[in-house]
Amino acid sequence: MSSADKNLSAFSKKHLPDIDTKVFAIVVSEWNEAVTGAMYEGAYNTLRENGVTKENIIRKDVPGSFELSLAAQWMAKREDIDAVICIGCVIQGETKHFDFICSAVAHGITNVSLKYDKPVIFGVLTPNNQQQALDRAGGKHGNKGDEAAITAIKMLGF
Ligand SMILES: Nc1c(NC[C@H](O)[C@H](O)[C@H](O)CO)[nH]c(=O)[nH]c1=O
Ligand SMILES: CC(=O)[C@@H](O)COP(=O)(O)O
Repeated sequence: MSSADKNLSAFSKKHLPDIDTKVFAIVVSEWNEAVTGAMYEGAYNTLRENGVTKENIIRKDVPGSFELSLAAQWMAKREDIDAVICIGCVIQGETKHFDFICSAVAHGITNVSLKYDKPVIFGVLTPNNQQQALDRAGGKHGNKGDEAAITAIKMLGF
């Protein structure tokens, strides 16, 4: 099912775990800041609405999505952090650079999650154009930032 078929920010709050004491890192790419900033707001607000305190949400910024993996590792290795949410937006350009970044960050984030045995969430948009990105960062297809935060919460209740 594609995002076009469903607002993926519509989720059930049933059976969410108690996360009042959990600490979340949110790592945000500066590329396409209009998009990643909206996604961050979605993730932050979703965590707060579900009981996470301001003090337990740690934001770190990186230059681009390619740097998300290393930053996620720096945060995941911290014993005081329970989950990491990675926020990025890689927009297709004229060359294959898009493919290399998307592949590297997807594999990198997965490896960090498995290495440190904790949720590291892939909140990275990989659209063909700016409009598709905006549609998924608070537009008609919801906010992937919300979705990433709920995913982190659900994984902590696994
Ligand atoms: N074109 C996009 C980039 N490019 C930058 C890379 O992520 C990386 O910072 C650079 O290759 C140096 O290592 N990053 C995005 O997040 N989104 C893009 O559309
Ligand atoms: C995904 C990218 O790095 C992209 O912005 C680069 O654009 P281009 O492939 O046209 O150089």
